[in-house]
Amino acid sequence: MAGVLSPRETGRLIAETSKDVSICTDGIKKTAQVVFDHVKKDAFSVKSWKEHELNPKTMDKAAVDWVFLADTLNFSFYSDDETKKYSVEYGGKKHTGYWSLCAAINRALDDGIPITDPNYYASISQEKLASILRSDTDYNIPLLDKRVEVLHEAGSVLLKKYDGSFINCIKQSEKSAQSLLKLVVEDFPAYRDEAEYNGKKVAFYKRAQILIADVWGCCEGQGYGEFNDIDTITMFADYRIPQCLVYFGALKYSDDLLQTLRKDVNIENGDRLEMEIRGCSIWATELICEETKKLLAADPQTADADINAILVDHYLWDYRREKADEMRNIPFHKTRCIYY
Ligand SMILES: Nc1nc2c(c(CN[C@H]3C=C[C@H](O)[C@@H]3O)cn2[C@@H]2O[C@H](COP(=O)(O)O)[C@@H](O)[C@H]2O)c(=O)[nH]1
Repeated sequence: MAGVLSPRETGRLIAETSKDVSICTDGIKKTAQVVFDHVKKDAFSVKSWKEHELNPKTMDKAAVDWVFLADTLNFSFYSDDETKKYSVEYGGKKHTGYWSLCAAINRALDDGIPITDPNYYASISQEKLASILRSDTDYNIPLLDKRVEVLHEAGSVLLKKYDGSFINCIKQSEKSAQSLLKLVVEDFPAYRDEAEYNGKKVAFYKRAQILIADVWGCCEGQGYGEFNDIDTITMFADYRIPQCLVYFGALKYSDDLLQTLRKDVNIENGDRLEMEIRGCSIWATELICEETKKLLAADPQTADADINAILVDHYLWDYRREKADEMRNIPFHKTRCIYY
């Protein structure tokens, strides 16, 4: 990480110099009001992570191993052909996108396959992974070959350096999210989500940060999930939150960018447009979080409620899922890569 801007500073830099993506103060305030209303109504907190039916319900090593596997594969679920979707049925429900991955992991575990054990996935064959992640439609998970590669890499590093479990990475980080972030991006190259912007080395670290956030959420901020600097983690620069931020008017795309996105072309990872979307999303979420904190502090009923960029992100991500139909006219950027 030496000489690389942190995700927060990356967001600030890109927001200051971006040409095709701008941050709108009215939209920031509007989004903060929506987040504030939700926190006030539903007591949204670190405990909300577990309410998702597919997420682990324990707070032990098995749950952390599950989170590490899921976030090692947590990228690129969108279809090239919008009429088809990668989908996995589990618990009587059809799951799509990211949730299909979770459903497939749980399906494998139910079938007695030790998919969360690095002794198993460090040498898994492409055929075996294809079977484990198989879709219930004729559209399979994208980038299967890359998924095998990242599992081999992650599994062998865990076995060689961390006695076969991510809990030992957590222990070594001594309750510091930033130390854990540094460890993950240094030792697990597939998490090294970096680029160059206007001659500067920048970092988005989407999967490394969501990995830490998911451990925090899964363990409700205790035990393996106890981090004294968790609020320094930024939102996770994926391809869904930007859609939501545009929907709320917090982000505005130039006509040129909208036209490009509507052509449904793949934008390369590291392209200026892709970095402007991701960087401005990080900075807009930081601003929304600050605004939400002010609203919470000003209301006696919520004066002691906690909020951070992780919780704002999760709320917006879940919101986008629920309102997918309302947002279908807002294009998302398609960047086929292993980073998000
Ligand atoms: N920024 C952000 N990106 C997130 C998530 C999650 C899942 N988190 C869940 C777990 C607990 C929380 O409460 C969330 O419910 C997945 N992704 C990313 O989205 C994309 C997949 O989208 P779709 O094709 O629609 O499934 C893909 O890039 C994936 O990496 C998040 O939380 N934040």
